[in-house]
Amino acid sequence: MPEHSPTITDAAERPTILLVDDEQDFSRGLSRLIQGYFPHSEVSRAENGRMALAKLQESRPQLMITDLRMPGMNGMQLVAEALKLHSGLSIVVLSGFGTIETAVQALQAGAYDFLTKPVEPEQLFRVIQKGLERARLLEENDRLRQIVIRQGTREELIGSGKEMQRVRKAISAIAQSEYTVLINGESGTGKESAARLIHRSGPRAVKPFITVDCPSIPENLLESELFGYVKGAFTGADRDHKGLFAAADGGTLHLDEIGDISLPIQAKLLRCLQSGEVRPVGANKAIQVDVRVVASTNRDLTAALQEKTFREDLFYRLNVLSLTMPPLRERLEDVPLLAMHLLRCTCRESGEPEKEMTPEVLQWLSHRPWPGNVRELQNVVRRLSVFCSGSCIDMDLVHMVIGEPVTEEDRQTMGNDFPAPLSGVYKDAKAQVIESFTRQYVGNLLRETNGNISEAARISGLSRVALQKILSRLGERASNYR
Ligand SMILES: Nc1ncnc2c1ncn2[C@@H]1O[C@H](COP(=O)(O)OP(=O)(O)OP(=O)(O)O)[C@@H](O)[C@H]1O
Repeated sequence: MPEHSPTITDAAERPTILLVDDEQDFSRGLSRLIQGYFPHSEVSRAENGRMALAKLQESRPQLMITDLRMPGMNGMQLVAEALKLHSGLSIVVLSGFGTIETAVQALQAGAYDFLTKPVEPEQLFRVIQKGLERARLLEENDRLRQIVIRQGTREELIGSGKEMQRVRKAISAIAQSEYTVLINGESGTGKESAARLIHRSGPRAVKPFITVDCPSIPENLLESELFGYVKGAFTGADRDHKGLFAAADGGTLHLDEIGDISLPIQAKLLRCLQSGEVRPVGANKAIQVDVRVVASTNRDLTAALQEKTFREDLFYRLNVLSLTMPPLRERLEDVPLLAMHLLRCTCRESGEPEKEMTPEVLQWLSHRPWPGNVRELQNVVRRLSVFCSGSCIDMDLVHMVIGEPVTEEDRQTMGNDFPAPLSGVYKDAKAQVIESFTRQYVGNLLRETNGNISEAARISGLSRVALQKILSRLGERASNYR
């Protein structure tokens, strides 16, 4: 994948255009015109359908421009035969006055566009430009599909851009060591996936890997969940309980959202990391465990150190090795590959036949800001897949499901960071601006209040219920800000 841009530009560097027309003078003139405007392209010519098919068999042009009325095989038949040979070929049909109806039929048969004779150079160049871009996208699509097929649905960190190469290199090095690791990154960037890959790529791979989502366990239970308890330690403790450290013995314990644990648990965790022992609640002796700890957080722990909500000694204990997962907006070049991978996984999960996405959809996905990172992309792909009754997700479906009529051109002219189109249908553009504002507002509010819903409701003047509703609509979790 190109590293410089999320758009797909590197495939087919010297595109070939095949002109099919029985009028030799016209065809020669057209060829010169095209060659002059697209000096990097290669233009070849065929006098009839049979010759065109022979050329298609020996080379793979990106674009074919064909006349409709030709002796022998006509343009319509050629379109059908050519697509059988080369389904990704972009075909433009040339129709004389009075054959527009036939040109429309050719479009229905799979041609990409049509031009009427006499050909207007400006229009010709525009159509060729679009056709070549489409061919590039299709070729890129094909290349990505091959990668995804080779990859299978193995749980993997997908991405071949510079950032993911850095992450993968770091993971291979980290996996071979025994030190504790601290993984930083926004929610949904793949911190848990990275922790899993560290485990799987190292000598502990055959032993257990256990993830603990720290904020999801009530504080009063976290200690006994982590370290275990003995029978009679508290009311209801009617037998010994091993705890997650002991369960992960020999393997890896991933402590997710470590920034959210209370100071007393931090102290116990520090003791455990220093001594390699855990003391179950109510036990009078500690037990030795061999566990590698990989912690992760989406919070800025250095700020928590200053606020004294996170212990400095524990921070340095955990942060022997560190890994930062990049937000998706900083590696948009990985989106097409990721989207295809996630779609394949989604279809497998739901037991459906595999589906595809058009190049336009992949490009559209590559220009979104993805505040919820890969998890948000995964949700969008799942939604599109659920509503796709056929085998291909196209832009019509995107507009229907996502309800965002922004075009790729809008995005490109406005830049990737622009929150919403300032053109198009007023109602839709307004809805997008509001959506983008709400996302930013709620994000700031939760950051400011460290994810405290009551406090956030008080500052915003919204009721708790209204705020919760907004959060759930945006797919946000207050716990991600604690
Ligand atoms: N590079 C990637 N390739 C493929 N799938 C990915 C990648 N990164 C994340 N995912 C998928 O996205 C989802 C979210 O990833 P994960 O749970 O690892 O993120 P996280 O940073 O731990 O999120 P949180 O902070 O909210 O716990 C998972 O389903 C994961 O499989």
